[in-house]
Amino acid sequence: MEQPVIIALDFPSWEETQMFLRKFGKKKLYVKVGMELFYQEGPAIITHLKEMGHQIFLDLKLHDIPNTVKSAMKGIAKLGVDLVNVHAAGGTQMMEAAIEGLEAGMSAGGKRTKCIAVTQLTSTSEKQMQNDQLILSTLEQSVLHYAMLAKKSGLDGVVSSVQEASAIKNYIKEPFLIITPGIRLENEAADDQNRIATPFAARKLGATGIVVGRSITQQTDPVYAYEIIKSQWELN
Ligand SMILES: O=c1ccn([C@@H]2O[C@H](COP(=O)(O)O)[C@@H](O)[C@H]2O)c(=O)[nH]1
Repeated sequence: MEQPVIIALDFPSWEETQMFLRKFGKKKLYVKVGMELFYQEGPAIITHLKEMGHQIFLDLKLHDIPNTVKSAMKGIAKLGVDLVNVHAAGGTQMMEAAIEGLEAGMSAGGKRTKCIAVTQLTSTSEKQMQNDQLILSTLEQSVLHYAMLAKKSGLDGVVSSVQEASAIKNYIKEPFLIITPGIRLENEAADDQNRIATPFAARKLGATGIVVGRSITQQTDPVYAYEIIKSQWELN
């Protein structure tokens, strides 16, 4: 999938995940496995999802010393997922180590798992960033700085909100993934997200993929919700 709608499988177990996925029949999806599901089910969840033919973003947001991240990524590479991530705040050495680990763990003749960096979480507002992280720039400047560090470190793209997507696109210019969570339809509750946008705005402003959780998973008809979101995303 070139410009995917990635469904965040934020469920506590494989049973609940299966119940959700069954609603989609044989449809091949791009799904995201985050901390909640992975910490309960472990690598077996990836095997199940791969057997079903889904593409997978393993969203574990690694952030540790370079050696630890390199070793962890070497193991993750063997899972055969399509996309993984780190926190850009871990720094350039850590991001370079992530790529080294993915290269070391890839199978002979295979291709390296794509890796993107979380810039500023979509739950963070500019004020929170300035107060909690003592970053005194604007939120956009911080995101652009992290995006440039990710590019320099050899990463394939970033996670940001839609609000920074066009600035990243103009700043980096070369092909670079801009994956944006914080997606909501008009009039939907933001929940714990601070920087939200519609699928339509995301595509228009330069996102290359969107991550959608509750706006699909918590709906009475998730398949219908997915189709509505996908059609908005594909409108531009
Ligand atoms: O900055 C970030 C990075 C990751 N996420 C993840 O995306 C989904 C969003 O879920 P919603 O229910 O659509 O809000 C969730 O799994 C987060 O862990 C993010 O929201 N923001």
